[in-house]
Amino acid sequence: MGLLIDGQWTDQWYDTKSTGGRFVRSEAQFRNWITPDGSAGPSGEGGFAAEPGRYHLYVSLACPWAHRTLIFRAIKQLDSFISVSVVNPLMAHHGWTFEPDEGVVADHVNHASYVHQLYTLAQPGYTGRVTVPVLWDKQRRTIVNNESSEIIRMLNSAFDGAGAAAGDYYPTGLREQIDEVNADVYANINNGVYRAGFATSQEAYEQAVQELFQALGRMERRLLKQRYLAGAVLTEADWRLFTTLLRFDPVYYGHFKCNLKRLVDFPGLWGFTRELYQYPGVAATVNMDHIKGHYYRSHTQINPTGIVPAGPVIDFSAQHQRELV
Ligand SMILES: N[C@@H](CCC(=O)N[C@@H](CS)C(=O)NCC(=O)O)C(=O)O
Repeated sequence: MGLLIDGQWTDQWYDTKSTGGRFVRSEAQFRNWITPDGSAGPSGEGGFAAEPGRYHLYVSLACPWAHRTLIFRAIKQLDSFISVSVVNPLMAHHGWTFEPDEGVVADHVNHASYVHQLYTLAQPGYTGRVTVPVLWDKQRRTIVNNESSEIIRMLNSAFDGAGAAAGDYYPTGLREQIDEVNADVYANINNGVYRAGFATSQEAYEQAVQELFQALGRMERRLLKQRYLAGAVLTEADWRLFTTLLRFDPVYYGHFKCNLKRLVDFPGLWGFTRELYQYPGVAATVNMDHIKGHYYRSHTQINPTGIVPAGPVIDFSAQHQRELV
């Protein structure tokens, strides 16, 4: 676990001392967009046209942020457009690595051993965290973007004219509702579980847990009266919540101490999680061994023995009956 400082890898944990025990997530730094014709997107520079075979995605199957991008690649059927490498679930002294193991897919594009080498290939003097997902341009040999919320927006529409599957998960008419849900879900749930788990003061932890469960309550109430978070149609807001809910009982409940309730205690959220898990192509993006192995083995300041718990036993394939909502 570490970061790059002026292009040099430095092994150190998150600094929570300067923020009263609170975990504060830093902003991703590569913010260019793939667009149909290569014109610039909402941020960054242009020159990244949606061409088959040109891009590569580096992911961890454990990571909820990277998982979103894999789901969009699957549901938009972009497998032949965008190739993928999968890191080893253990994130230790060198950060993310391609150390061979079950489910790891080596870096056949840049032949890197460590993800931090991709960051310095793109920017030799890079200073900052080395995170996944990373969307890589094989042509310009650089990082297009390392912010998952933007990568899913690109995958949602940039390749539509080039043969991606139909489906718009950020439809114009629902953007306001989607943005509103995303803001709540990001701050209090997606990042909320990390704020609880990485807190190093009792007060910071308790605040994060309270805010997390209040937000889960708000989402539960929505899902008891409508099928999806923004209404009757499935949108990116749903996928963004899904990757956190999927990890909730196996990891966040125990490892991050988010244990006021389990996911399975919320009928709406639990049925919703099963429905999204069963959506065509999605189950194949889920690897529970990488998920549990990563968190319980990598965060040694939280779980010093590195023991990965055997349970819980959860059947994401069980019938959901969400069509009745
Ligand atoms: N804002 C980023 C966050 C990505 C992120 O934090 N990924 C984690 C894995 S779940 C990571 O790579 N952490 C390494 C680190 O912080 O050093 C995104 O959504 O893409």
